[in-house]
Amino acid sequence: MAARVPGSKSLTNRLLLLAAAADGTSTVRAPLVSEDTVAFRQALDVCGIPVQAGPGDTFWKVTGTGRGPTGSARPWCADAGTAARFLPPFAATGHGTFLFDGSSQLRARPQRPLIEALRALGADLEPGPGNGLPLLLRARGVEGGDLSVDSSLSSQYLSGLLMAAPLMRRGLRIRTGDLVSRPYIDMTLALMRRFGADVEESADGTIRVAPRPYDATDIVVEPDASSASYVFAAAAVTGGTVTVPGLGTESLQGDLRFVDVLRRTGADVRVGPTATTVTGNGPLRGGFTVDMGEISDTFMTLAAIAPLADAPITITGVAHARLKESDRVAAMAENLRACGIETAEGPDRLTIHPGTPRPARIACHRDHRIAMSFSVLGLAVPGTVSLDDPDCVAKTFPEFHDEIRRLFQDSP
Ligand SMILES: O=C(O)C1=C[C@@H](OP(=O)(O)O)[C@@H](O)[C@H](O)C1
Ligand SMILES: C=C(OP(=O)(O)O)C(=O)O
Repeated sequence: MAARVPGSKSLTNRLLLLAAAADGTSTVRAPLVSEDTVAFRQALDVCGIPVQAGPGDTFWKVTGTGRGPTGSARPWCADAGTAARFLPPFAATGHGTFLFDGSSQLRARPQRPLIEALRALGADLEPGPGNGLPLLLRARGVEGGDLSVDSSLSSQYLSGLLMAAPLMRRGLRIRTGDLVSRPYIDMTLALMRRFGADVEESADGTIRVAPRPYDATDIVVEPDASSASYVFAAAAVTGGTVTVPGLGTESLQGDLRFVDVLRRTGADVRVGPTATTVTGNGPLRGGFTVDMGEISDTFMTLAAIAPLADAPITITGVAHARLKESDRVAAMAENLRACGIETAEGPDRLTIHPGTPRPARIACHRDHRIAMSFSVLGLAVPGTVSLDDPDCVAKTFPEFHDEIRRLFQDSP
């Protein structure tokens, strides 16, 4: 069956930013409409960059000026890490006063490496106590030049700085060093090039971005590969078949690699030029260790179904997943234990042992991915899972529960 997976959050919010930075009107087709992207859109709007929606949100039109924003605004980033990390570098290239803030969940997430990088570029910033939000920025343009960025906690700081770099008077030469979530940097660079940026990466990890205005562009958003992981995993554990049209070999999203992990559990996987199909193929196979550091938004999808495998599964490389909507390693371990599943947790890893889940109330910690991954376990073992906050899926996949029902429960 063909799944209706909404657009990619990471693509939508990058495209909004790049379109806002470009000179002219860009069209973003099939955008994700969810809490994270609506927050991003509204934040641009309060900064004086209008985003106009077409009928039924089939497209969004963004009119940029080829420069950073001007004026005085209080952009609200809600729960969106992408908003908090992409918007300040862009705003710094403009002129005015911007006060960035977000929910208590977002305030708890690290912002300091971005603040340090912006200060190194001469930006005038007053961070709040703690991790840096609320963040007051007095913007007066950015000269640019050489910069190094600590990307060991999140790649989003680097993505934000890269996307703003063409608007800096001298462009930017960034040294990257230790970098988590590398595929998101590849996505950033690919989209910058689609908007006409002049970007070069050398073998030693230095990225050079020339000062050059972005060109307005017309572009279609792919379905979200992280969201697709739930329907793919659901096919794997129910023995069904699910196809996601629009996600294929040319995808810009690293998280599509989750299907390679499902293949290791025994599922049949076909990634074609324009679609990806997963078919469940009997009980899941375990007995392996997998580094999911580059695709960490999908580690929870695997962790939730891992108890159904015939041998333990160990997931490594996910220390930075402790810094997201929740401490995801701890939250997955806690919820799996509530289901009677044995787990072993290390700073950057989680081992899940085979077991028969018993009914439990899942603590979502307002984290959409906890809700969605445990829903897949609940589909495989009906009656096991009740969520304390099913609505938190609205951060990236508002129709999630309806779509799971349509795909796996309503069909004859
Ligand atoms: O750049 C992006 O769009 C994202 C990068 C990743 O974050 P980190 O770089 O913090 O791992 C990912 O978890 C997040 O959902 C989206
Ligand atoms: C980490 C995530 O989001 P954010 O963009 O807020 O970092 C996520 O969607 O899993």
